[in-house]
Amino acid sequence: MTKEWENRVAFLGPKGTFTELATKELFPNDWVIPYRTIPECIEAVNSGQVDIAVVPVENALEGSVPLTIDYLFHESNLYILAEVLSPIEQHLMVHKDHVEQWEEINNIYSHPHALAQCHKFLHYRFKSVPLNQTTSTAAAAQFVSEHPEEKIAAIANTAAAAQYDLKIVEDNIHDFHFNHTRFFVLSKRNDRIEREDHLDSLKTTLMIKLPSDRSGSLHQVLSVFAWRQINMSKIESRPLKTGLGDYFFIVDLLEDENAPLMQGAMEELRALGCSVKSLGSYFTYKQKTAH
Ligand SMILES: O=C(O)C(=O)C[C@]1(C(=O)O)C=C[C@@H](O)C=C1
Repeated sequence: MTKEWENRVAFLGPKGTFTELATKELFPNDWVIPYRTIPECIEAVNSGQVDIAVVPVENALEGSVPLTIDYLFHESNLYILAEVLSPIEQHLMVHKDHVEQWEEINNIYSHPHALAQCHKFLHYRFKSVPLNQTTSTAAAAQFVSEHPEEKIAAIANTAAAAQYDLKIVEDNIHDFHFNHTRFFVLSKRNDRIEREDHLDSLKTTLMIKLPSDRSGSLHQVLSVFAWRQINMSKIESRPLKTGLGDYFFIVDLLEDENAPLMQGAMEELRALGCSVKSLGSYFTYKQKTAH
């Protein structure tokens, strides 16, 4: 008998990433498929291989995930169905053969964001040990499990330790207690996931390109939202990749894109010569457990 799946959902893999944990929060019964990189997840939705992709977008300690933002702007035409907010706990883990001498590790592997989240710990405890970047924290755990002959460690979560049969030798090594990551749930459809347990406000993400290098244009854009009292929860610039000093802005607003005030704001922005692309309005869901 074949099982009927509701959605095919791509996530940044392999099994055991923080992204997989966030994905399972919203899609516990769907067909979740690991992809190696963020662009591969986004491309899988673009090409119709999957219906949905879940990718990290921002970490509370390290800031935005530029690959996600750039691919959303330059390489795709996707919408945000929901956002998941996950608590992030990082642990140092080794192959079971090396538990006794774990402090002799000579290389540490993890995702660049995870390495950065543990910067102080690594600086004080493993100053001269080389740090190696992997495509995800779980990819680092998998690498360590596949190289039992080497004295190496991964930084990852408890799900990855269990998945790849590694032993956690130091837990909670992230430098700041409030470590959270936002994940976007992306689709070709401009829709939203509406469950009872969402946080209060609806958010809209806009990508805005200013007319040209005209003085005061960013101020004008901000005024469009300010005088309408539309609450902005984030603004960030990214290079347009057309020349030094050329940027686009990604803006999060606590308002529904269909609200008359927002429609008016977008119209005014266009009248000012900006190009405006809405990634849709969506609810935020909190992942309940840390790993
Ligand atoms: O490597 C993972 O486990 C991921 O899901 C990626 C990612 C990220 O891109 O920031 C997600 C959450 C953590 O902040 C560390 C890494």
